[in-house]
Amino acid sequence: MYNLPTNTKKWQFDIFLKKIFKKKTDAPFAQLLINVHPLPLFHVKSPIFLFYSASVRQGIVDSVKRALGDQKVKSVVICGQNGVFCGGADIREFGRQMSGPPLVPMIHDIEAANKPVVAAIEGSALGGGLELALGCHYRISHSKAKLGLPEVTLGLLPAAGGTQRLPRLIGVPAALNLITTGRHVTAAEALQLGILDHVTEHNTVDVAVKFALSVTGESLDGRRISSFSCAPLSDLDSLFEEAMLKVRGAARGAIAPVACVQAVRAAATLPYAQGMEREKELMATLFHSGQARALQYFFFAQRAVGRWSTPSGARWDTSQPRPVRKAAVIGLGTMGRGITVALAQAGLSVVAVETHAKQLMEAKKAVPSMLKRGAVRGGTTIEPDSITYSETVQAVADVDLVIEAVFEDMALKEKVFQQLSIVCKPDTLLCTNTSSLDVDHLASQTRHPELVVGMHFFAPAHVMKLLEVVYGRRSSPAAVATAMQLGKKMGKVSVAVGNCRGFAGNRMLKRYLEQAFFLLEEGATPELVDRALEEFGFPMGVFRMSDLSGLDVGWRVRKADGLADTSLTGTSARVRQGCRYSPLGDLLCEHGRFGQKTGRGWYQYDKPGGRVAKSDPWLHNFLDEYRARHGLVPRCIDQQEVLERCLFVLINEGFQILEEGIAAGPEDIDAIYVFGYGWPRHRGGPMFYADMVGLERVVERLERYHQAHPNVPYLQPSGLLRRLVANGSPPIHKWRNVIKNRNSQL
Ligand SMILES: CCC/C=C/C(=O)SCCNC(=O)CCNC(=O)[C@H](O)C(C)(C)COP(=O)([O-])OP(=O)([O-])OC[C@H]1O[C@@H](n2cnc3c(N)ncnc32)[C@H](O)[C@@H]1OP(=O)([O-])[O-]
Repeated sequence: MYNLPTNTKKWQFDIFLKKIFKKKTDAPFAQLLINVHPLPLFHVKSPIFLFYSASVRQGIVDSVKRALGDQKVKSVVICGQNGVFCGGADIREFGRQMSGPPLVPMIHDIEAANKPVVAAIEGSALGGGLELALGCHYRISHSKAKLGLPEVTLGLLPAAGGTQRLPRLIGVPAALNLITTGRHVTAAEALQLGILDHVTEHNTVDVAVKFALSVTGESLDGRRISSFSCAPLSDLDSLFEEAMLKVRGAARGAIAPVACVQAVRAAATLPYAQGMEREKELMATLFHSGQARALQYFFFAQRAVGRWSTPSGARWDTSQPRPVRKAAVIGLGTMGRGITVALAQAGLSVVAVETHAKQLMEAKKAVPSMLKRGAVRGGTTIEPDSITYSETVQAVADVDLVIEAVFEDMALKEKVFQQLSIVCKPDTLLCTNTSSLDVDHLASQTRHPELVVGMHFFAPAHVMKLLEVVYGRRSSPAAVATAMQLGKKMGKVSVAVGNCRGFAGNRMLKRYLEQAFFLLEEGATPELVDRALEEFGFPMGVFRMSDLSGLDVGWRVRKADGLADTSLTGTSARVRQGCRYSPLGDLLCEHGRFGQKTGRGWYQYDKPGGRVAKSDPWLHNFLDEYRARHGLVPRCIDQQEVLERCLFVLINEGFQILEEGIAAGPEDIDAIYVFGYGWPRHRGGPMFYADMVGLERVVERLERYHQAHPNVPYLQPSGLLRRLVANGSPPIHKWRNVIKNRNSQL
């Protein structure tokens, strides 16, 4: 028998070698099965994933060496354990001193082996996991496995030969697509692309072992991908130019996708060894970059928000969600339709209620076509009868959960909640899709306030990933857990936040918008402000974004709050409740300029509903006249001031939100901003950005701007921000300790 060097110590890599004898053969014809055990992870995740840690890599190196050096071993199968091949590098190792054998020579040695090496892929082969498989001579996968090179999403590139082998295997265009997007592909697609040699429904390791035995002794000359040349293409230059434009457009300012294109270009134009050098050089520019840090932080942040908690002690792991099979949506405007689609796509049976006959008729046409488009995009099918429509609220009598999405008007919502409280089963969860109104007040209109939570969707609700789940003072842990779980089922990133005006996202946005208006008053133009924000990485600057979402929305809210009063003149026109106020947005609305929908807003469009923003001389005259009327002397404002004023004030509000316990941690705020407000992911989110810039600097700049504008109270650094600086500006993952200490003193 072959000796099994087994060491199965918990928390340590262990390796398991198994000799597989060819049936009924006297000769000790052996197959080596390298089975790398995964490191167990902390949480209740199943199955357990295998990530390359230093010890895992050492294990593979040692066992491959052993297998290749053993004359009795004729071929090798590499597989994972517990149904997972390899999820790639252990990201947590990146921030530390790297140790253990590097991947590149390890994979090179596997490819150079003179015995066939077969990858048996189950679960995932991602990142370095797929790169290892690409170094093998054959790849056999289970039909349910997912494959991909997601390094770009972590601010890196596949630097273990992935950028050089994949284009050689599947061609430059397909490789560019996979490497620059980082998307995961199914085994079926991977087979079609040519990444896999065979896909099975059966036990993958058994199939791979059988296959490995069948190819023993065959020539491996045509199996080493590094020896391939990329399939020739007629116009390489324009292909790469196009690819570069695409990645630059998709994530402004992100450096990893650009480096990925450059690395694939090296594969297409250079011999393999030189291509590998280029891959290494490019990786060196990325590995310690701020963007890589931000993206890796964000990878864990988006998982952290699932481990929610509330100040009352409710938690993700102790609160039991209720089953929701049938849900209802009240109000079929834009939001209601999107929510109906999202619920149906999640497999729920939906009752869609709209009391206005015309709106109901329109929704009955719009919702099925939205569903159809979604099904085509996602390659799924939707049960056509999963949605029933009704003109009356009585139709929701037997549902498990209701999402109210009527017009943003408290009196109307109060009425709906009073009705629902009578019509629904006593244990039905009542949710409101308000974007800023008081969830506690709505709860007080019902018989079971503990069953009321906010579910704040973002338009379009069936597309946008973010869902703010707003718990009120009396919301039960089960109600919060149910809404969080339902969000997940709908494919959303659900973030639990407390109840306050605007919750977390819109509350911070308000400060950002105000600063943008003030900058216009002081001499900036919408073009200048938008350019600064877009160069920072936002897909759209604040003014282009406002034109898209409609200026009348905010105007209505300001009117309801008693702020939008354009009859005021002189100094009082620019002051509300003792603080500086800019009526610019209100004035624009009074001119009928609601943004894209009216063809005029902060920019002009070729027609109502037009999408291409053009600079508008009318607007510039309007700003000149406004400044002259108020005695404001325009000054030169640079991009740095735009960024600091708009972003630092938003960040400052984020600290205030953390201090008040509205959000449990900085990760929650960052997830909200990246998934709901277009904050560039490669900048990690506003709170991570503050950490990167340095908390002291944020305080110093805020103080300076506050001195210059003393009537803007929100420019004064928040108490938590000051306390963090006083505590030596700890890194972001330690902020919760400072927040906790503060809360316990209270
Ligand atoms: C030269 C270098 C070249 C190589 C570069 C690379 O390979 S770059 C890497 C390329 N690879 C990737 O980018 C793969 C990234 N991973 C994934 O895409 C998914 O995790 C999955 C598809 C593997 C499983 O999805 P799922 O929804 O079923 O599960 P889940 O997502 O909830 O994760 C479960 C737990 O595992 C944790 N964790 C996950 N991955 C890693 C990791 N690599 N490391 C460490 N930890 C990781 C995750 O935080 C979570 O922990 P928590 O919060 O419970 O404490």
